[in-house]
Amino acid sequence: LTSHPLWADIRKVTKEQMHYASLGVGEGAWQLFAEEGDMKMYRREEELNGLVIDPLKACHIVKGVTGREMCHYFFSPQYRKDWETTLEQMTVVEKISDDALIFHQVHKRIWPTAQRDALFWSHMTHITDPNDHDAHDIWAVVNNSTQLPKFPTKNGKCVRVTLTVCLYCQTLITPPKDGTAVSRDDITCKITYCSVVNPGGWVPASALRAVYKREYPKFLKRFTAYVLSQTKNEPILF
Ligand SMILES: CCCc1ccc(-c2ccc(S(=O)(=O)CCO)cc2)cc1[C@H]1C[C@H]1c1ccccn1
Repeated sequence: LTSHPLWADIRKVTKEQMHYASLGVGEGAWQLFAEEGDMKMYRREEELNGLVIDPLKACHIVKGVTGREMCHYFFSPQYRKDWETTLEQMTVVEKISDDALIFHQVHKRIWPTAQRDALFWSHMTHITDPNDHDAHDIWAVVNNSTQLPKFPTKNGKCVRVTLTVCLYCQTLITPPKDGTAVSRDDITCKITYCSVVNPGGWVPASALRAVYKREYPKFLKRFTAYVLSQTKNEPILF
């Protein structure tokens, strides 16, 4: 399994993306473009060959769930249709291991853009946080575009996007003073969501930025609300 041809790339990109997510928004010129409660969304305006590929970094604080729970619902295919509203189709193309899958997704056409699809590996992992002894493990999911002969980029139906996404979650626990068991009121999840999506084909910059401004806050709010609802009465998964 770890002998799969993609494992070297998966390990390398996962390490890089987790480091990049851990930097928060201190590094680089991030522009706050949306703020709702504890959710702050930043972007950098970047173009590649005339295509808008604005890197996005969202920071959010969610009370009552752990980073492992957030990553479990983000990674697992069986829940995706419940929270990913822009999905038209989703297929697990290959199971590399229990924590590494290859997805093919067809996204709904968002006017005025043509319909898009994405082919990416997705890896869920966790590391013990080196410099913060009282926080639990850091859990993350990294999604990164890949290519497969069975899914040619030029397929006449959709424009293939390329993407790199990282959901990076740190769980903070304040143990109750009276020594009772930790409850969901005592846990907080600090989320950093990073994404760079290359739309693959030309879209007017203003139109694409308007789509991002609308879709990303909606997506993160809906996803976090979904995880809260799914975990409310469940035992805590640390
Ligand atoms: C022209 C590009 C269209 C477009 C294609 C794809 C995606 C996209 C794909 C994957 C992921 S994810 O985080 O890996 C969750 C699994 O689905 C997020 C976003 C985003 C956009 C852009 C439209 C933006 C958007 C943002 C958020 C949600 C949906 N769409």
